[in-house]
Amino acid sequence: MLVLEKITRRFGDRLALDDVSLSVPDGRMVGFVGANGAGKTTTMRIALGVLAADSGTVTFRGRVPDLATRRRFGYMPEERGLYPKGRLLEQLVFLARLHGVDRGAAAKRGQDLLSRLGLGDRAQDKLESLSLGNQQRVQVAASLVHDPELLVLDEPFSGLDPLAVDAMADLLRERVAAGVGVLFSSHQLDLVDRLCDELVILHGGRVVAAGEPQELRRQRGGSRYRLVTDADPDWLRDVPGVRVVERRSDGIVLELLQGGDLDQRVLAEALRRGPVRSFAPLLPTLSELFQEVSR
Ligand SMILES: Nc1ncnc2c1ncn2[C@@H]1O[C@H](COP(=O)(O)OP(=O)(O)OP(=O)(O)O)[C@@H](O)[C@H]1O
Repeated sequence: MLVLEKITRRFGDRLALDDVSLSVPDGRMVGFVGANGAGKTTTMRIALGVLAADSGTVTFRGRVPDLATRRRFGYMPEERGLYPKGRLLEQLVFLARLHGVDRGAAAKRGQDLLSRLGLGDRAQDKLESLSLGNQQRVQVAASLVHDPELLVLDEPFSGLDPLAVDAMADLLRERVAAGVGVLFSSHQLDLVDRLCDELVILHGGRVVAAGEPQELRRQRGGSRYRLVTDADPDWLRDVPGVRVVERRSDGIVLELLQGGDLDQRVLAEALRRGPVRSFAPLLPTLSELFQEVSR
């Protein structure tokens, strides 16, 4: 497990990170979200030891990571790191060698990764001859080529088409199943929602929400319900304690302004008036949750 505890970092007068604590357990995929400038990249750089914190600690499996441990991390930096004029496989082999992998294993793994990402026949091409999305795939391959024990990926999915997203997600899920912890940042909230086991939301350099997405939603949901009925739902407007939020093509959204058994009473009345196809609490989407905690 990677653990960041009470990390603070200033750039001049600007407090970029304010008491940030988060953890990335082995075998878990942790999504890292926050508005532009929230501090995600700074946090990742500190986690990797590329940047120093002003205060706070970083540990991996209970210890402050030394150079040898950090060589077993995989990092995809925001500024990307590959050489535009270098050939794909050559660069991957070079990077793996830097991390202590022998040449034969590096070549095999590099070729495998390129194939998995749909670039198997481009291994001898120069990076700059690829489209931006394909260059992005190679950047991810570069972070994986030495079979790291921890992955820290700064926006690995940006600019990828849906097929590449799926290929990448499969690849990462495989690593997670093998026990690797993954921390990845993204602005694509639907994707984060689909992929992550845990979520950390950063706002203005502070962690404003952390946990399993479903659990976070449940905590903040509560009073909204969606009713799907064949009957005319106009009667709901006159029920005390019920506010009709909106009528959507997939049902009517209600807010129950009182607790107790109001939900049961609404359901009973709805059933009395006609067939009810569905009646269930409506949890906020990740995007709604994000907006709520980022205000
Ligand atoms: N080297 C630096 N010098 C000065 N300020 C910096 C430096 N690096 C980051 N900052 C500031 O720290 C804050 C956090 O930036 P950071 O890049 O970590 O945010 P981010 O969440 O990754 O944003 P984005 O989603 O736009 O990539 C910002 O206000 C940024 O301007």
